[in-house]
Amino acid sequence: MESPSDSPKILKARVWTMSKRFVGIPEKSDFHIIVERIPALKTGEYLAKAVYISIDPHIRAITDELPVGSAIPGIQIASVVESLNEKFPVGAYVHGAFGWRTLTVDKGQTRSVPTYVLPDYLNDKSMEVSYGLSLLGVPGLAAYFGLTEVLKPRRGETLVVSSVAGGVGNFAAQIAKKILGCNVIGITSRDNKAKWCKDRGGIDQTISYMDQDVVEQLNKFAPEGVDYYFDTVGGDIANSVLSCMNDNGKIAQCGAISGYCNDVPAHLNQLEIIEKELKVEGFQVTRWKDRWFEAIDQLYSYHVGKRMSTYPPVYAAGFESIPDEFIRLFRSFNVGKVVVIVPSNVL
Ligand SMILES: NC(=O)C1=CN([C@@H]2O[C@H](COP(=O)(O)OP(=O)(O)OC[C@H]3O[C@@H](n4cnc5c(N)ncnc54)[C@H](OP(=O)(O)O)[C@@H]3O)[C@@H](O)[C@H]2O)C=CC1
Ligand SMILES: CCCCCC(=O)/C=C/[C@@H]1[C@@H](C/C=C\CCCC(=O)O)[C@@H](O)C[C@H]1O
Repeated sequence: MESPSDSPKILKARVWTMSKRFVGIPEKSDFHIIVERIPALKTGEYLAKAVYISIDPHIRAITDELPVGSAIPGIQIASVVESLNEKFPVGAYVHGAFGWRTLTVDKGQTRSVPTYVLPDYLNDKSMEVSYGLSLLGVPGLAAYFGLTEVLKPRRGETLVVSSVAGGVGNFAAQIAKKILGCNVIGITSRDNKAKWCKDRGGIDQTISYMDQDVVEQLNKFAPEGVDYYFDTVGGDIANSVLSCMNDNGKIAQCGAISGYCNDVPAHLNQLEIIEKELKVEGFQVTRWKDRWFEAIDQLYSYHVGKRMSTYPPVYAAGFESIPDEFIRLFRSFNVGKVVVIVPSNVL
């Protein structure tokens, strides 16, 4: 007879799903954890155990297209715990869009973002692996490519960044100021978030839109007008910035979070765009997926050379806390890039 220790271990993953269609800002009761049995690995597969899960606003926009009951998408860093794929050896840390789940069987294929073993300096812990979801992941890459490939500002020109205390915004402000030499004005909701950015440098002036008039402040800080706008929010804030832009100014449309929870998406003032002959370019960081490793090396060199203040992401504890942390994004409560730490004993 087979003793308990001889029988194959049954592995189960915990998976956050969407139990109801989101209406407006999601609520905790819209989410539900299910348990999935993990099948035995087939050739070419590996088993990855979540270590850090990234909390991303984009998920609110894409879940509208998913059926109720779907697993929630998302990016994570996971540790390979079993492998039948030599490119993903046991012990390696992997970046992948596996979703809000504890265990994943994967083949290394590109999902919504590339799946890859983290570069050596993260895998050998010269830099904490969670940076692979912040400076050296989608937020840092979106900031880097949005500035260097879309806006291409010149030294001394004036550039505005919205949600400047957010995951992408704080890196965009720092790269614009410290690497590209722009005059940087950051917009955020509250003074404590403005202070958080100022303490890290990379910003000349901040505007707290909950307490201040954005147009009035922009006219004060940029009397000669705004040349570039790195926009993560859209809506009213974007239109305020547009009204202060110079002719032929350029906007990098990175995100539009002000509209993600609404039925009607946020709109830019088209008359302003026409009259000033502004250029608006939307982008997805995956456009440059073949250059991600080059850009990650570049961002790492800014860290090693102390050219940027490269603090780690903001950690939230526990797999259970993911929906709460997600909801906080839409209430302006987060500061910096938030990642959830998944405890190793979660299942
Ligand atoms: N194009 C691309 O490839 C990528 C785009 N993105 C986009 O970039 C943006 C920033 O992402 P990320 O840094 O991860 O997240 P953030 O941390 O910037 O997102 C949360 C913040 O957004 C702001 N916010 C929330 N609701 C509103 C609202 N109704 N109006 C105005 N501001 C609001 C708040 O900041 P505050 O307190 O300042 O109001 C909040 O703290 C998002 O729009 C995201 O979708 C992200 C990654 C890649
Ligand atoms: C429809 C609204 C577009 C908003 C722009 C934006 O935020 C795009 C971001 C993606 C980013 C998503 C990051 C995390 C979510 C991953 C979930 C998943 O897709 O599986 C990344 O995918 C590259 C950008 O295009």
